[in-house]
Amino acid sequence: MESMVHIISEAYHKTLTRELFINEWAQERLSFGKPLWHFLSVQMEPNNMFNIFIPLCGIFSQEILLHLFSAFTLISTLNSFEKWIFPETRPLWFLREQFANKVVVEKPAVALESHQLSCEMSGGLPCAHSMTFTVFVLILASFFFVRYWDRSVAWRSPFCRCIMYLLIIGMVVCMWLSRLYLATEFLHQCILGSYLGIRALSTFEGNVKYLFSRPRRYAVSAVCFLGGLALSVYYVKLELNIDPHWSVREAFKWCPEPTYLRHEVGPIFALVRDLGNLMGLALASPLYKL
Ligand SMILES: O=P(O)(O)OC[C@H]1O[C@@H](O)[C@H](O)[C@@H](O)[C@@H]1O
Repeated sequence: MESMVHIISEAYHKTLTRELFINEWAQERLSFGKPLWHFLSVQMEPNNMFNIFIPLCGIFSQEILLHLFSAFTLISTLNSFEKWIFPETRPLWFLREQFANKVVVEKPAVALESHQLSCEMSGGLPCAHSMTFTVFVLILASFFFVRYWDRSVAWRSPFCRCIMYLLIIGMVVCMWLSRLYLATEFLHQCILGSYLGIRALSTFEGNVKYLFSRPRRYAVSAVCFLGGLALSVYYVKLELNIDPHWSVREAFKWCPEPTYLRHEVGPIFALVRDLGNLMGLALASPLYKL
């Protein structure tokens, strides 16, 4: 059993070390797109989506606003819970730990530049930017596609559809590159982020009628249960001698300048933000009446 664990942890370390080269490649080859990578990571981050972009979508219709807000909140909560329960390391933390660890003889032959934006405080998996951005783009694209489907024949052509798919994929890949360039995420964290976002969105779409018809009492109890779950994860971790604030400590340890750290990207802040948004939705339930 022990040798099995050893083999798995060796393979995991090797994979992460190889993935560091992808981050290095992105920093060396993609610096021409620096303004775009900064724009995507700063402006299209989940907090701005909640505060600016989702409310702005209400201009088109209340239906899209409600749909976007509820799907986005649920998916962001899923992301925050994963980061809270199992915070995975980030490229810069992993690289610095390897160099600081005297037991590691073969140090990775990689050099990564640390940016002000690289100072994240939560775990890496799944990438919150990729997960929420993929969901946002997919919901908006399907909304516009359905809206223009009846209005224009040209819109129904396979060419138009093809262009739309390429645009969506292009935008999501740009978000991955932005996170890789800033060395905040490994490639697998970005891919898994988008994949989980798509899976969670299709589950949401499949159960939207059920979710929107839940009475307030039921919805509020579900949110209280989630709050209790987050709290129990904290105490269970303490009981098991696992540091619940491990990711925050890593951020303080490896961020070049403590003033770069932003409290609003911490795991507890993200959980409170998402559960707060969910509670708002729960209090407004049943949502189909809105
Ligand atoms: O996982 P990522 O993409 O590095 O994002 C980290 C954090 O970035 C912040 O901007 C978000 O508000 C958080 O919700 C998120 O957890």
